Amino acid sequence: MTAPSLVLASSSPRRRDLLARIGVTPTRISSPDIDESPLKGELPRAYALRLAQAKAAAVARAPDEIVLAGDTTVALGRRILPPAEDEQTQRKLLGLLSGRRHSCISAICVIDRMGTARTRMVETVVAFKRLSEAEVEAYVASGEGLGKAGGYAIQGRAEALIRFVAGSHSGVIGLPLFETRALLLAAGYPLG
Ligand SMILES: Cc1cn([C@H]2C[C@H](O)[C@@H](COP(=O)(O)OP(=O)(O)OP(=O)(O)O)O2)c(=O)[nH]c1=O
Repeated sequence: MTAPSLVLASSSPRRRDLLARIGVTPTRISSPDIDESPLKGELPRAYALRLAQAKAAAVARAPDEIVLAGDTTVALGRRILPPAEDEQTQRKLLGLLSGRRHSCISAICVIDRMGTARTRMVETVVAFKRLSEAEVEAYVASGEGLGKAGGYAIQGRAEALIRFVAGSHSGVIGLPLFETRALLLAAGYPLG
């Protein structure tokens, strides 16, 4: 049987890069166009799972294709933090994360060739040092965190501001590789 084609339902180059790290190149990349607004009172874990499933379901799938989607949500307790759409939002986010532990939740969804959807979710604790005004401004000026959940990129210079991470490093970036490998194998995608 020929290896199934894999569609990565994501506009995030970080997800594509993370797949490359485990030797997986998607046959096709399709950006899911869905409304990412949280539902009223929606909790972070439920939100991340719902979005991962919605992103996977939003892209058209041919019969021999497997679809992989993910969602990364930064949360302070029950509060879902938005992505850093602009520098002002990013400053506010970094002010909230400064000196605190927060959760970075990554959910993934794989739809196999029979149309069966499987999901996994990983919650990682990320602890930022207390950030000075100068450290916030330097990080904002780097532009690295713009457009990212929580306004930071752990794979970049932000890691030097993070005291510790407990959980999945790849999950913080956007695709928990241990769980992604498990779901791709379960969907019949041949992985070494
Ligand atoms: C916390 C964190 C997020 N991110 C990025 C990964 C994702 O691109 C983004 C999380 O937002 P997502 O909504 O999960 O992903 P996206 O909007 O970029 O792409 P798509 O929905 O099409 O899959 O933040 C990092 O690159 N590093 C980090 O440390």
